[in-house]
Amino acid sequence: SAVLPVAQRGEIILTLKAVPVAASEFNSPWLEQLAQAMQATMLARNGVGIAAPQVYVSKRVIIVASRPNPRYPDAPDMAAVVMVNPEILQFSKETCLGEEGCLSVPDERGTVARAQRIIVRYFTLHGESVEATYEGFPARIVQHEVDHLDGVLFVERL
Ligand SMILES: O=C(O)C[C@@H](Cc1ccccc1)[C@H](O)SCc1ccccc1
Ligand SMILES: [Zn+2]
Repeated sequence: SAVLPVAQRGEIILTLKAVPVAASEFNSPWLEQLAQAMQATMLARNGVGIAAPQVYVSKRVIIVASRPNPRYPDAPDMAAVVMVNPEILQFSKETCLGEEGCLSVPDERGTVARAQRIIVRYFTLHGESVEATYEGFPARIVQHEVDHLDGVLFVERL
């Protein structure tokens, strides 16, 4: 499906707090198409995650898709997860440092401290509520993408 343009650092959309998806949008063709376009865009840009505001949609939808990569060779190879209205319920006290990049901040990498483990509650595209624990690199991606929903870029956490 469509690869969408990706907002770049300095564009207002990336600084806004995205709005929650409404109950009426679950199971809608609109939400399915948004998720498909986000996934296609993420894959086209070799991302391991993406947030809706990065494709100019200020709604609380993210995709998390860890896979082994040069910086994280032992990252788990996970099926892409679409999270609607994600909420991080718990951050572990333990943090870890890791290198991050961003599709909206090309040619820049930085070391960011993130909680090693998190518990996140989100809804699926069908409106089912899920609570899941993530740690390590996948937890990092979730935190990076939820930051995008709150208008925060990783470069503000260096
Ligand atoms: O801009 C984005 O949200 C996608 C980022 C996600 C990311 C989160 C945490 C740590 C690294 C990346 C892109 O995937 S940036 C490309 C990339 C891929 C693997 C490792 C580092 C950077
Ligand atoms: Zn990013």
